[in-house]
This record gives sequence, C-alpha cells and structure tokens, in this order.
Amino acid sequence: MSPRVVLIGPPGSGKSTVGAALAGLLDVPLHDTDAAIEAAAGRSISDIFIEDGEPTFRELERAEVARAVEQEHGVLALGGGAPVDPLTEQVLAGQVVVFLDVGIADASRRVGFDQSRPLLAVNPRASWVRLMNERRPVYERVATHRVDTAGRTPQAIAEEIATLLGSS
Ligand SMILES: Nc1ncnc2c1ncn2[C@@H]1O[C@H](COP(=O)(O)OP(=O)(O)OP(=O)(O)O)[C@@H](O)[C@H]1O
Ligand SMILES: O=C(O)C1=C[C@@H](O)[C@@H](O)[C@H](O)C1
Ligand SMILES: [Mg+2]
Repeated sequence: MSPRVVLIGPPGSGKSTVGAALAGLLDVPLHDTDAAIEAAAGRSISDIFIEDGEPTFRELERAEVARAVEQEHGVLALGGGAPVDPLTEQVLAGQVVVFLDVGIADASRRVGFDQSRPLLAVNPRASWVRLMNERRPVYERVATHRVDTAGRTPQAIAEEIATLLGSS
C-alpha cells in the first residue's frame, strides 16, 4: 500500500492544512510525518532539535517517511526538509508528489514565524528565504506536480490537487 499523494514544500506552504482538506475531499486519512514523529517521541520537534540535535531529527524523519510511504494509503504530508535527504528522495521516486509552492509574502503572513519552527527561530524571514532558495531545486526535482498556493484558500488548493489526481 502506498499514499495516494505526497505533499512537499517549505514551512508555511500548507502541507498540513491543505493535506487535511484534501484528505476530507478524497475521504482518506491524512498522515503528517511531523505529527507522527512528535507522537512517537512524546516531545515537540523543537524539543527534539534542542535536546538531540538536527541530525537525530533527520534520522527519525528518514525512517518515518520510509515507513509511511510503505504503509500509509491516504494523503501523506512531509516535513519541510524531508525531501532534501537523498535516501528520502529515492523513497519518493514513483510516488505522486505535489510541491506546494509559496513565496515569502504569503508564507510570512500564514506562519507568523513563531518559535515552533527551530530552523526559523533566528532571522525567520531571511532564514526562510535561504532555505527556500536551497531547496527549490530539490522540491522541483522530487515533485511530479507543482501547485501555486499564493492567495488561495486551502480548500481551493485541495480541489485543484483532487482534480490533478482525477478524483473530483
Ligand atoms: N492557502 C492558505 N491560505 C491561508 N493560510 C494558510 C494556507 N495554507 C496554510 N495556511 C495557514 O498557514 C499556517 C501554516 O500552515 P501549515 O502548518 O499547513 O504549513 P506546513 O507546510 O505544514 O508547515 P510546516 O513545514 O511547518 O509543517 C497555518 O496557520 C495555516 O492555517
Ligand atoms: O523545513 C524544515 O526543515 C522543517 C520543517 C518542519 O515541517 C519540521 O519538520 C521541522 O521543523 C523542520
Ligand atoms: Mg506541517
């Protein structure tokens, strides 16, 4: 069993929010790897970063994405940095992967850059832009579809993806 669709994109692109709307439209479960990692660890991602370091988080994430791609059958929302891992990129090959594209203006409005995102804790806007510049080639390479989310509601974006999947 594998997911119907995998959502990737930077923080604030709406993977979790659009994922929930899309799961509702398709009547399938949403599985969010960030939430699964937090539930399994009994700690927030922010605490995992602080207490164990980013490399430990990335190992947990790599294992969780590989498990989810094997076992989940609904909408799979990944953490923002997940596709950057080369093994994860291999695991995603052959999946339907949608890149939720967004610019700094919309991401900033949506996220407000609170302290829950450890990589954006210092100079959040500049850090977001740097991450997005580094990752955009990866997101574009890994994705089978790209959807522009700027100025659109999660429901409208979910409907576009459902149409892409041929199920609406
Ligand atoms: N298309 C949208 N329009 C307006 N607000 C949105 C949209 N998509 C998401 N949001 C809001 O932006 C915030 C971040 O969304 P979400 O948590 O889904 O992003 P994410 O891509 O999962 O981020 P992360 O990588 O940090 O998990 C939420 O408050 C959500 O309600
Ligand atoms: O962009 C990133 O690297 C991250 C995004 C979040 O989804 C979490 O996976 C974590 O905060 C790291
Ligand atoms: Mg999320």
